[in-house]
Amino acid sequence: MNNYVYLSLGTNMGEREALLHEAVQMLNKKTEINVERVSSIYETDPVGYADQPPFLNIALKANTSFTPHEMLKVCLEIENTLGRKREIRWGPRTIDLDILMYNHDNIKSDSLIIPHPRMNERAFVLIPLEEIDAAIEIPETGLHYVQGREGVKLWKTAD
Ligand SMILES: Nc1nc2nc(S)n(CCO)c2c(=O)[nH]1
Repeated sequence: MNNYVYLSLGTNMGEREALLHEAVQMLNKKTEINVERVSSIYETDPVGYADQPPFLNIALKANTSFTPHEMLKVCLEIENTLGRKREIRWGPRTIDLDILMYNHDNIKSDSLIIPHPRMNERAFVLIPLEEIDAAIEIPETGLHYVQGREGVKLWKTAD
């Protein structure tokens, strides 16, 4: 499995912590995915559509033999299995798995854009990511540190 992938997971409905754990387990159960690092859990103010409950967010790093599009398919499967209902596009969701980066690849297809196009402006993504890989370079910015930290607070430290 000589590829690495960074994911951001978020949830603001139901048993939020249990959903995050379940999603990580489902990723790890795939023989083609080996989860290497999982961040602490952060409670974060909703971004995009403010009138909804706070999220719990984590970031994780995994090694995988899946292609980026196969990773996307697995993320969508897990979202569906854990009951994601896409009522309001930016509204509450049981679980959301976003692919942030895949190796140093740049991908622009109608179903997948990597690096994730909005990750640079999302403290709820960058702070967990920085925790699991302090040296990571944030795409497009060349920065190795997160500027704004507002709206993100540690909720439970990583095991
Ligand atoms: N804090 C926070 N705000 C969000 N807005 C959207 S959409 N999402 C779903 C991820 O794209 C989130 C999220 O995971 N956390």
